[in-house]
Amino acid sequence: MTTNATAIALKRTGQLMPRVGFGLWKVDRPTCATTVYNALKAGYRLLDGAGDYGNEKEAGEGLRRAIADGIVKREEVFVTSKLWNTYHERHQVKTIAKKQLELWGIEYFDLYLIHFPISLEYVKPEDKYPPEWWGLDGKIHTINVPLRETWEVMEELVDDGLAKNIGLSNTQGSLLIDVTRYARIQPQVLQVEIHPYLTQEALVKQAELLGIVVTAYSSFGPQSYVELGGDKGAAGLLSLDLVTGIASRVNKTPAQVLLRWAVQRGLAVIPKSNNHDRLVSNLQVTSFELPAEDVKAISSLNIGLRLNDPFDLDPNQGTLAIFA
Ligand SMILES: NC(=O)C1=CN([C@@H]2O[C@H](COP(=O)(O)OP(=O)(O)OC[C@H]3O[C@@H](n4cnc5c(N)ncnc54)[C@H](OP(=O)(O)O)[C@@H]3O)[C@@H](O)[C@H]2O)C=CC1
Ligand SMILES: O=C1CO[C@H](CO)[C@@H](O)[C@@H]1O
Repeated sequence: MTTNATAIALKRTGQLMPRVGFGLWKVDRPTCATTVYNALKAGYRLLDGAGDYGNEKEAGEGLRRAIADGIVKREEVFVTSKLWNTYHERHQVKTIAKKQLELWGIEYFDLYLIHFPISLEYVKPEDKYPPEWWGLDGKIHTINVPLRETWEVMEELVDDGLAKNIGLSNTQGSLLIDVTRYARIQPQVLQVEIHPYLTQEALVKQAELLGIVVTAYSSFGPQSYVELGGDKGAAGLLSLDLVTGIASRVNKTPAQVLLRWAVQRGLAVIPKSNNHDRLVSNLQVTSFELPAEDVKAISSLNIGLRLNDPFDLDPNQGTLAIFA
């Protein structure tokens, strides 16, 4: 497997998607524009945003500043965004995608994903933007919108030049196959939670067979969920003896080992950091190799631990909850 390539070709368009991107969830809004600018200056060429991250305007500012300063051209940066769960109805998709493009201050997304295959009741954006899981009453309200209805408008975004590629996130097995059966424009990318506690081998194989590139999110495992109070008791991967031992042997950081483990499995990664040194080091994972036995040993940590599970969303806490 050629895992030192810094980009992966998407099947339908042949467009190159950078192997390592910069994740924008919880990138602090007041410093987001500068963080994005510095990330681009440091060499990142993929930005992974979403409607509910609440920092699209600031991320766009950082991007446009980098373009104005000649650091990058728009066509050199792969911008990903996502359709939030409250905008799945046919009449909503295009309107919200256009609003997001406007916030970013760009003409098109390189990739637009359905964030979760879960449709939630609409809360008027003027009342509540960025959107979130919970309605104005603090409860999660699901509604019945077939995924096919949403996918058909996603395809129109490509027809209209608003998105170069479309894909899915947090979508598994049978549902993924179902979409590929009716899709006029096939999903190009699947973005899912993957780390050594949740290795998702079968899903990765399935995506490969379907010609879909997989992006792994939450590469450091419980870390960001600990901040939200939802680590489910799992030990932090970055300080695990197995990971730190490999890191000191190959002279890399534990974070680089975890990212490299994913890259060596053929996955794209989108680490997030508000810290510049960490952000820079996270990018340096396409130029070294982990011994195959280390990849195998890290994979054996798998315990099927899903941190980002909508069924754990506790409306009362307003955060990810731990259900033992
Ligand atoms: N499609 C989806 O539903 C989801 C998509 N995502 C995407 O994936 C991205 C990454 O996932 P996410 O779970 O946010 O976070 P990560 O797993 O990338 O990072 C978690 C935490 O690790 C810390 N960290 C980053 N780099 C290092 C390092 N080198 N050493 C030690 N600690 C480090 C960061 O804190 P600090 O800032 O202090 O460095 C960060 O908060 C998101 O930003 C988002 O774009 C994430 C979740 C769900
Ligand atoms: O991508 C994201 C990270 O996970 C969160 C919890 O499910 C989401 O709300 C957010 O959109």
